Amino acid sequence: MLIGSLIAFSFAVNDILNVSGVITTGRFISLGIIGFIMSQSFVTNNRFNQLSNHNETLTDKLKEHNADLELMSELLETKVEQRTRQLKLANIELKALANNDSLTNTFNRHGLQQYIQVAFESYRRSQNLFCILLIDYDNFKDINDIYGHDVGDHVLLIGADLIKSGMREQDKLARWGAKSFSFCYQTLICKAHWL
Ligand SMILES: Nc1nc2c(ncn2[C@@H]2O[C@H](COP(=O)(O)OP(=O)(O)OP(=O)(O)O)[C@@H](O)[C@H]2O)c(=O)[nH]1
Repeated sequence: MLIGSLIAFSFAVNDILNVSGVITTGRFISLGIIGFIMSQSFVTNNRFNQLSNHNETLTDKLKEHNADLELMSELLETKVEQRTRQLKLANIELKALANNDSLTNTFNRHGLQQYIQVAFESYRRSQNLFCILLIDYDNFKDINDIYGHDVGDHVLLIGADLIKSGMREQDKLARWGAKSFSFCYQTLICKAHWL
């Protein structure tokens, strides 16, 4: 661009000198202008090519980053899915721990209370009868004291299994206290049968 300007400038000076009669070289201003325009378009073209190359490099980099981001996003989704699955399992375990008695594999008091609530609401809505039975071991301390705690545990387990063997699927059994069971079932006929 500097060269183009210099050419145009020197041709302009030449023409001025020529018009003034100082020199007799002829007039070249139009050639100078053409040279200036050509050098200008050469520079512009060069600059355009540079920008275009730079643009391509940036586009390539952007594509690479996008691919990385997509990969990371997929990994993140997989991780979130895994964690959600683990949390769901942990929740199920926690719920089981909160509602069950591990020794007898029955509900605990909290677990059964939820069913009693449901049975009570069903009674209020449609007079569906339900019954709660409480069974307690007498002198259980003696079993522990005489035969040991393990045998006491076994007696509790056998007691629970015995009651379970006479239950229907909709009946619920819980270890209500240390050595007592509570049994909830719905319908009076069943109650009469059990009593
Ligand atoms: N083996 C075993 N014993 C338990 C468990 N939980 C509580 N016990 C025992 O149960 C006994 C309860 O004693 P008590 O409340 O006097 O009951 P009891 O001896 O049956 O007396 P009564 O109810 O008056 O007939 C205690 O010795 C506790 O240690 C358990 O999970 N396993």
